[in-house]
Amino acid sequence: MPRPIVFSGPSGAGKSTLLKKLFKEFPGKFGFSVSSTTRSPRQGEIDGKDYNFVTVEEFQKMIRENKFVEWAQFSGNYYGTTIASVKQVSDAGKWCILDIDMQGVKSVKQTDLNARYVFIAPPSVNALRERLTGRGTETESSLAKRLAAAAAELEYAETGAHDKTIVNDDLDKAYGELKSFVFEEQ
Ligand SMILES: Nc1ncnc2c1ncn2[C@@H]1O[C@H](COP(=O)(O)OP(=O)(O)OP(=O)(O)O)[C@@H](O)[C@H]1O
Repeated sequence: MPRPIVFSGPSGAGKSTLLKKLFKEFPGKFGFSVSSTTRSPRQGEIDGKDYNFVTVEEFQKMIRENKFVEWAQFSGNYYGTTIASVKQVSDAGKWCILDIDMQGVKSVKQTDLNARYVFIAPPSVNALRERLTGRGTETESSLAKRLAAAAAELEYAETGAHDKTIVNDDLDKAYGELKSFVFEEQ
């Protein structure tokens, strides 16, 4: 059974960029788990495919029963990734990718998911600031928040919590390193 691969690293380090390349080169090989949420389905959304739609009571019960790898509340709704949803991807023969923060990494480490951990690091904090500014998605306060979180992520990476650290300086070089890591052991 393919082992889940956990991506983490500061916001703006390039996780989405690298994952997009990987999914494009190997279509159908990798998968994301289906998240659970208490928000109502939007038109066209399918239960079990887009999200697992559950009630607040169910979600809270699942939290108590430690069913989640990670969960959070955004604008009044709960969202989370269950251990079962990660296993479902592996059961289907796909390599499950998780893109999560350090709290999520710590939490996955406490499960029996037997994941592999790759940390995507920026070449420097200044480069990170420039990328986040260049992406055009941040306000001054969200930028400050992300940079503060980045410091904690980098500190956590220094404890050796990950199997591999990839510095995303030159994108093609980083992508090459990522492919070596992803395919070396499965
Ligand atoms: N090697 C690179 N060199 C220069 N710019 C890059 C590189 N990799 C990614 N970028 C750019 O940096 C910005 C942040 O990248 P991306 O959105 O992939 O980060 P992320 O880690 O997925 O962030 P988040 O966690 O916020 O989703 C994007 O504008 C992207 O185009």
